[in-house]
Amino acid sequence: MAIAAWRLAQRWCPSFPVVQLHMNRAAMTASQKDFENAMNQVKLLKKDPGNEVKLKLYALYKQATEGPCNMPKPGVFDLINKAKWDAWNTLGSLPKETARQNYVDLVSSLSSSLESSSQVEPGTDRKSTGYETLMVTSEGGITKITLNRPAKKNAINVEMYHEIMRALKAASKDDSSITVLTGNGDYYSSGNDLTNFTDIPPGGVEEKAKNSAILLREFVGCFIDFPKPLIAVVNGPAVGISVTILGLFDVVYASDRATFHTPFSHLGQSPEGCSSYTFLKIMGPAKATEMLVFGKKLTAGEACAQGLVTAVFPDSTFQKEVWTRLKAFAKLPPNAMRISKEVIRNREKEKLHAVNAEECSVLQERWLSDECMNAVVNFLSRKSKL
Ligand SMILES: CCCCCC/C=C/C(=O)SCCNC(=O)CCNC(=O)[C@H](O)C(C)(C)COP(=O)(O)OP(=O)(O)OC[C@H]1O[C@@H](n2cnc3c(N)ncnc32)[C@H](O)[C@@H]1OP(=O)(O)O
Repeated sequence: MAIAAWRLAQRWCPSFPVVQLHMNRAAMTASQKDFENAMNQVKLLKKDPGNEVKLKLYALYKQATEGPCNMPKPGVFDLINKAKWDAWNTLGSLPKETARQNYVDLVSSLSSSLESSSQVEPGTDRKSTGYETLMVTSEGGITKITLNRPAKKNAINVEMYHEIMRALKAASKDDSSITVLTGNGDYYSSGNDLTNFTDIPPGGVEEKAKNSAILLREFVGCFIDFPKPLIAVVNGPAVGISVTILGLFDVVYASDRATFHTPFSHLGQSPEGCSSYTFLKIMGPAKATEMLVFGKKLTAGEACAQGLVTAVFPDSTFQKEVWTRLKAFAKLPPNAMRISKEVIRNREKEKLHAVNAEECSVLQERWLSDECMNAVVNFLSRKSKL
């Protein structure tokens, strides 16, 4: 029955391309040759990348070649050596191979961002090209990632999952202080694009469910590990995974037009985005159950009262008020903000990764259930809307 429903769903959307099998980036590490090439590339950079980036490069280089910092800490007045020591020491026990990979990634993002910045007029946003489903800009210390499928209410298709991860990885290494996620159009996001379920690979629905769980786990992992302050600017209604991952953001600003809806039971699914843990901590088990089990849709005011949203603004002044605040935040010392976030969040990271793994494994099973298949088929055949 379940497989029949999947096939039915596939028949409605035969034009969707077969999902590219996702390659786990974590499994790839840079070779010594890549590392050496990157070191040479640094010497060829036409523009000075700035002190903060240079410190990051220094720290990653030392970690990649010598391992964790075990040098004595320089005195407070030895400013330059102390800054270098701090940058290296911050990497803790990061493995040499990961440091090598991060160094190579940083140099590559640097080469492309410094090249493209030279083509941008002064005073305008530095726009990253190469995204199909997002708009990404970086200006005044703020990297802004805008979900950009307004005609589909910013539903997150497979390409968008990958692009968000790519944009977050780039933002974690660029010279911005804070990162913002928002939506273009009237919705923040309608959550997972339900047509994601219609591209069945040769291995069948089981393989599809397995690939989706791998993708989801990596996607949520990027939010758990994001090192800089991450702010959601919720411009309109939010559904599903776009709501659950809010528990992993540092600040959530919402328009009074926004709503927060996690209709997992209606869809035969179960909570993700670490919400089975974060929502309970944020709002307590009863309120979390109303949302995650019974699919109660919250207004922005209710979400703020529950602690999921930091502040709500009238829609007419939303952008102005929020961006005034964000611009002020972006002027604060970036290292202090990053380190404070680390202090606030790091002790939870291991737990969050464990919760993420468990939620994905439960969902992998759920996606194969008749309840889920029927809900997806109903949506695709427009028999039901939330
Ligand atoms: C790799 C897999 C990881 C999975 C992670 C697990 C994630 C779980 C979730 O996120 S669960 C939540 C899933 N989302 C939904 O169930 C929402 C479905 N959408 C709707 O119910 C409605 O579209 C709406 C209430 C969001 C908006 O309704 P309305 O204002 O009437 O607009 P339309 O329905 O006409 O929508 C316009 C246009 O957008 C398409 N669309 C909207 N949302 C989705 C979506 N989530 N998936 C796919 N397509 C969506 C809709 O079909 C319309 O397209 P069309 O103009 O007909 O081509």
